[in-house]
Amino acid sequence: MISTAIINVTSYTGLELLRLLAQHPQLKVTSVTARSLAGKTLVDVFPQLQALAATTAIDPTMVIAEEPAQTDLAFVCLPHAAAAEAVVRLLERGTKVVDLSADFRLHDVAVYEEWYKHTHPAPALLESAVFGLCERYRERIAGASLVASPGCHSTTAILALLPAFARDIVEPDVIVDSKTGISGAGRGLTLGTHFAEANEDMSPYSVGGHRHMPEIKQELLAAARDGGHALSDIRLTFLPHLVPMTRGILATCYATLAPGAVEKSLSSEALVELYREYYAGEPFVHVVDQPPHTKWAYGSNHCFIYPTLDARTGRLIVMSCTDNLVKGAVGQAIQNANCMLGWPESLGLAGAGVNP
Ligand SMILES: NC(=O)C1=CN([C@@H]2O[C@H](COP(=O)(O)OP(=O)(O)OC[C@H]3O[C@@H](n4cnc5c(N)ncnc54)[C@H](OP(=O)(O)O)[C@@H]3O)[C@@H](O)[C@H]2O)C=CC1
Ligand SMILES: CC(=O)N[C@@H](CCC(=O)OP(=O)(O)O)C(=O)O
Repeated sequence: MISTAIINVTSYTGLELLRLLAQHPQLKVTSVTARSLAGKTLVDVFPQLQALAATTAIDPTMVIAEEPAQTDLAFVCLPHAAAAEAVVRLLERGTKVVDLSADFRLHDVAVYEEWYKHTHPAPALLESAVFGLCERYRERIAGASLVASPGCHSTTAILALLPAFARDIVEPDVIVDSKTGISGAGRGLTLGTHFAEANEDMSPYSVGGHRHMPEIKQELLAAARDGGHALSDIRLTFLPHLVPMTRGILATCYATLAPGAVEKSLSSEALVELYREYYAGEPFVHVVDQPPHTKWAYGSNHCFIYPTLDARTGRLIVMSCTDNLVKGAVGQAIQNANCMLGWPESLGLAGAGVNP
């Protein structure tokens, strides 16, 4: 068993890690931390964890500490900046790290500082950190000490658009309309996530620019470049919306077909085939032949993608669904850890979602 720390366990992602790691045959949680609730036990904070006692390797009476014990692996579930500081200390001790924050996702420190509005706490680590999307970087993740798991909106949109950019079938001008459940905002209460405000409500946010935009651009440009079609930039409109669900992301992406694809009279059937061929063998990405529902992914690490052509405009439309806390965060983090440790990516993650 690989000893594993969760930093900070009082987060939604920390709690979701406990749920998923309870089913993992090789990762044993031996250290959990929190700033506000240090000294309490897991079960003091989350009474529902009593249910884990008999059947799993997670001890619900484990005491939450301020500082992590020495472990082989750590999942960092802290807000950006605080995460980078924790990551530096963990790497110094020889711990392998999967960071769920945004601190090491962007390769360009100037872009990070522009979007996150503070000086990067550890820019020297950006070069060795690997963007944690196994569908693109599994070979590099396998040798990494630090993996930066991408955000929930970004994962859902990037998976939707990777084949289109890698195969050069769209113009570099894309609209991503993304709907998210409220758990994406974390456990801390704010006015916008208050039940009376968010229930039976739907609202766009970050209209002037959301910080997942540079992640999406970075990865689509890299996919185009690796596919042999160097682009200097992508004109991206990314607009997130808060919808009254607890979990789930639905990203609907729109793009104009590139002249080459129009000349070849790309059909919807050929488009689906192109996507299926791109994701062939992927355990968690499923190209489906009807519009997906967020409920299909609820509680699971699966992503469902439906690419189609709008017959009236010829425009490409791609719909993509994930669970923001699983493929959009914790499940992806475990998939990355499995890859770092040389195990099958789906170890402990094979389950389907909760339906209906
Ligand atoms: N929620 C989601 O769907 C996703 C989240 N992420 C990322 O994962 C990370 C965790 O997110 P999430 O679980 O939503 O977070 P939460 O808001 O639920 O929890 C944040 C945690 O960080 C601690 N904390 C808050 N501020 C500080 C600070 N300044 N210094 C140290 N600890 C602090 C809190 O601990 P305490 O109780 O001790 O105050 C709490 O445990 C974030 O970086 C987030 O961006 C990534 C993808 C999706
Ligand atoms: C509903 C909501 O607020 N969602 C968050 C996304 C959470 C996420 O993926 O965050 P990181 O990139 O910080 O890891 C947001 O839009 O900022």
